[in-house]
Amino acid sequence: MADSSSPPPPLCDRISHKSYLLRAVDLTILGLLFSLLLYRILHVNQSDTVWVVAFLCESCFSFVWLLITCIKWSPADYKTYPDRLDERVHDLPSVDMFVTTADPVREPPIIVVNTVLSLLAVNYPANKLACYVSDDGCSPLTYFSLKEASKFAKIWVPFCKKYNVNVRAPFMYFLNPPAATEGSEFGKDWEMMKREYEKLSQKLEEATGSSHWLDAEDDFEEFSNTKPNDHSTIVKVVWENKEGVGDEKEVPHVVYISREKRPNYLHQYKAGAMNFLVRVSGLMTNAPYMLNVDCDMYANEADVVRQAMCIFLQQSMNSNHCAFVQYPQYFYDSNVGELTVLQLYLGRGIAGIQGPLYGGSGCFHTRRVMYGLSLDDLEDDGSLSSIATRKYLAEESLAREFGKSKEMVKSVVDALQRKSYLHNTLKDSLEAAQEVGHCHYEYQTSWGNTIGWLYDSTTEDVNTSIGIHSRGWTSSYILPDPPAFLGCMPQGGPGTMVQQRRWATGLLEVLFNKQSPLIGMFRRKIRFRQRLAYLYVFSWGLRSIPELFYCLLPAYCVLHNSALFPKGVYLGIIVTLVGMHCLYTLWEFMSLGFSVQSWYVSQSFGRIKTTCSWLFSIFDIILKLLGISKTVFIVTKKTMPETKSGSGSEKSQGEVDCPNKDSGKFEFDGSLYFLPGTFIVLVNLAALAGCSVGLQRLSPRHGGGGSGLAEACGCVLVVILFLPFLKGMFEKGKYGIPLSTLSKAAFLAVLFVVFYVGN
Ligand SMILES: O=c1ccn([C@@H]2O[C@H](COP(=O)(O)OP(=O)(O)O[C@H]3O[C@H](CO)[C@@H](O)[C@H](O)[C@H]3O)[C@@H](O)[C@H]2O)c(=O)[nH]1
Repeated sequence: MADSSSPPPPLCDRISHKSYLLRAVDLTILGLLFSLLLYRILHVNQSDTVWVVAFLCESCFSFVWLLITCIKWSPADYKTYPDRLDERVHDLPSVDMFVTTADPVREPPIIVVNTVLSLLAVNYPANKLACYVSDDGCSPLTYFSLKEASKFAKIWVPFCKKYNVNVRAPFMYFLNPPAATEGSEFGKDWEMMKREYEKLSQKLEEATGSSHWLDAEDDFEEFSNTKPNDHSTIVKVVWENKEGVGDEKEVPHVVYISREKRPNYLHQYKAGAMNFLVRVSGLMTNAPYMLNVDCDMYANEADVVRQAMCIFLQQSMNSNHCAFVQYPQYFYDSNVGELTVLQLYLGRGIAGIQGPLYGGSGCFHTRRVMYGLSLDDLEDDGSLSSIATRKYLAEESLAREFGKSKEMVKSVVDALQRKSYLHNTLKDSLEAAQEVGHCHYEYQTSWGNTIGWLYDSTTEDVNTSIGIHSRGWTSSYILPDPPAFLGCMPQGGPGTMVQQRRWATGLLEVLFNKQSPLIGMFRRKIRFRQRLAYLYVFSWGLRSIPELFYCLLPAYCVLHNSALFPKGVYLGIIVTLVGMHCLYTLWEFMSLGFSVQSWYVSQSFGRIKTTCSWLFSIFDIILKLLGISKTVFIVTKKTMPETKSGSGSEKSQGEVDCPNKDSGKFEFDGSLYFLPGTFIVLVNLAALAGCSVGLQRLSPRHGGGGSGLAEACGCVLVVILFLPFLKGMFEKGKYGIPLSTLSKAAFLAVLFVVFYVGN
C-alpha cells in the first residue's frame, strides 16, 4: 500500500536518452573530419584552387557536424501520465485552440473542418475549451463550412466520447471500418455517423462549386464585396457553449475571425493572424494556455491537451519555467522520413538543452509568456514579482504596448495576474474584437516586436521561439505513440521546393535580424548550446553553397585531371568517413522503422533541396538586405489523405510516414529550382563519359597527382544522389524535366566542360 506521507506520483517524468555509444560515433566522425582538414593543411599547394575550395567546403561540413554533436549530446523528452491528472487537479485550466487558414483553394475547407472537429472532440471538459479559426482568405466558404461542421460536431463529439474513439478527425476515422460490429449499438451509431459525415462532405463539396447559399442567408452579408486582401474585420461566433458545465455531450465554443486587410498594408502573414487570434481570444475567453495548429494538422490522439497540461501543471507545482510544450510534426500520406528522423534525434537533442524549438504547429503556449514576461518576472509561486508588477501593470504602458483597446488592456492585466476569466457571453466582446482586428491597431505597439508571435521572418515560429528562450524560459517535448498531431506535406516536387525555400529564407532572416543567436551573447538568457542549436537551424540556407561546390568538385577534378581526395593510405580517411556516415544515418532510419529505400530517398532529397531550393534563399536574403524586395509567404497546398488508410493508432511512430509507392519519384516543372540539379547531373555525367574515353590524358596534370578512381567514384555518388534528375531526363509529363530546363542546363554544362578541359 502506498505510504500516505509519500509525495503523490508525478504528472510527468523527464526521460534522458543519453547514449555513450552514439556520442562516441559522433566524436569519431568529427575526428575524421578534422583529420581530413589537417591533411589538407599539411599538403596544401597554394596554386591548387581545388584543394583550397575543398578545404573551405569541408570546413563548413565539419562546423555543421560540430554543431550536431553539441546538439545531440544530452537528448531528453517527457513522458506524461494523463490518467493521474484528475486525481491531482480538480479544476483543469482553460485552453484556447487556434487554427489558421489562408486560402480555401490551397487549403480545402474539408481539411480545415476535420482539424477543427478533431480539436472539438478531444478528451477535455468542453467548457474549458474554445476553438478560434483565423481565415486570412476571408472566405464565405470557410465560414459556411465551419457552421456546418459545428452542427455535425453536436453528434460527433458525444459519439467520440461515448466510444472513446482514438482518432477524432472523421476523414481518418472512417477510412477503417471497425471489425465485426454489425447489429451492435456501436455498429449502428458508426453507420449513422459515417452517413452524416458523408452528407457534410457532400454539402461542402457542392458549396465549393456554387455560391447560391451566399445569398440565401443574411449571415454572409459581411462577405459581400470583399477580396482576400481588401476587407474589414469579420468576427463571428459560430457556436457558443452557453452555460457549459463540461458535460460529455457539450461542444466547445467555435469562433470565426478574419482580420482587416487592405492592399499595400503589410499584414505579416501567419504571425499577424496569430496575434489577432491572441487578442480576440483574450477578449472572449482569455484562457491561460493556447494551442496552435495549422489548418491541416488534426489531433491524432484524444489526450493531447491532457498530456500538455501534465507538463504545465507539474512544472507550476515545482519550478514554473516551461513556456511551451511542443509535439513533433508528423505527416500522413507523405514520404518525409527525413523530418521524422530529424525531429527524433536532433529534436530530442535540443529538447535536452533548454527545450525544443517552437515548430509553428502542435504547440501549447502560455498566454503570459506570449505577453512578453521573462522568467525573472515571476516569483517561485508563479505570481508577478514586485518589479514586474510595476513594469507591466501600469495602464499607460500597457496601452502603449498592447494597443488602445481598454477591454484588451483589462484582459492582459487579468492574464498576467492569473485571474480567472469572468463569464460574459462571447457576443458581448464582438465590438472590442472588431477593434483589435483593425489594420492600424498594432501601429506603434509591441505586437510582433516583443509581444506575441514575432514579425520580420516568414518562419515566424522559430523567430518567436528564440525570443522566448532568450528570456530564460524552457520548453518541453513530448513524443507520444501514436503521434499527437498529423498533417500533410507536399510530395517531392515544385511544392516542396517553394516550401523549403520559404523555410530557408525565413531562417536566414532570423540569422540576420535582432534575434540572431550570434548577438547579445551575455545580455540574453539563452543557454550556449541552445544558441548553437538555433545557429544550426538558421544557417540552413548557407549550407547550399559548399554543397553545390562539393557536388561539382569531383567532375571538375576529373575534367581538369586534378586530385580532390587524399592519395594512398590517407584515402582511408574519406572512405571511412563516408562509410561511417552512411551506416550511422541508415541506422537512425532503420531504428525508427524506415526502409533502406526511405533512407536513400532522404539522402537524395537532402542534397536536392539544399542545392536546388535553399540556394535561392541566399538570393532572397541578399535582395531583402539590400532593400530591393520583400520576402513573401506562399501557402503550401494541402491534400486529403488518399493513398493510405489507417488511423495511425495501430502503427509505430516510424510507420507513420513510410514511403509511398512513388517515393523517390520527383515531379518537375519549368521553374528555375530544377536548373542546378539538372546541371549537376549533366556535368558529372560528362566527367564520367570523359573519364571512360581517357579524356584525362589530354589534360595536363594538376596539383596532387591528377584525378583517379576516387574522383570518378565521387562523380558516380553525385549522380546516384541526383538520380531523380537522371530519371527525369527520360520521363514525360510531370515526372519529366521540361525541355527548356534541360536545354539551359545543357548549355551551362557545355560551357563548364569546354572551359575546364585542358585549362
Ligand atoms: O498569410 C498567411 C499565410 C499562412 N497562414 C497559415 O499558416 C499556416 C502555415 O502555412 P503553410 O503554408 O501550411 O506552411 P508550411 O510550410 O506547411 O508550415 C510550416 O512552416 C511555417 C513557417 O514557414 C509554420 O508557420 C508552420 O507552422 C509550419 O508547419 C497555415 O495554416 C496557413 O493557413 C496564415 O494564416 N496566413
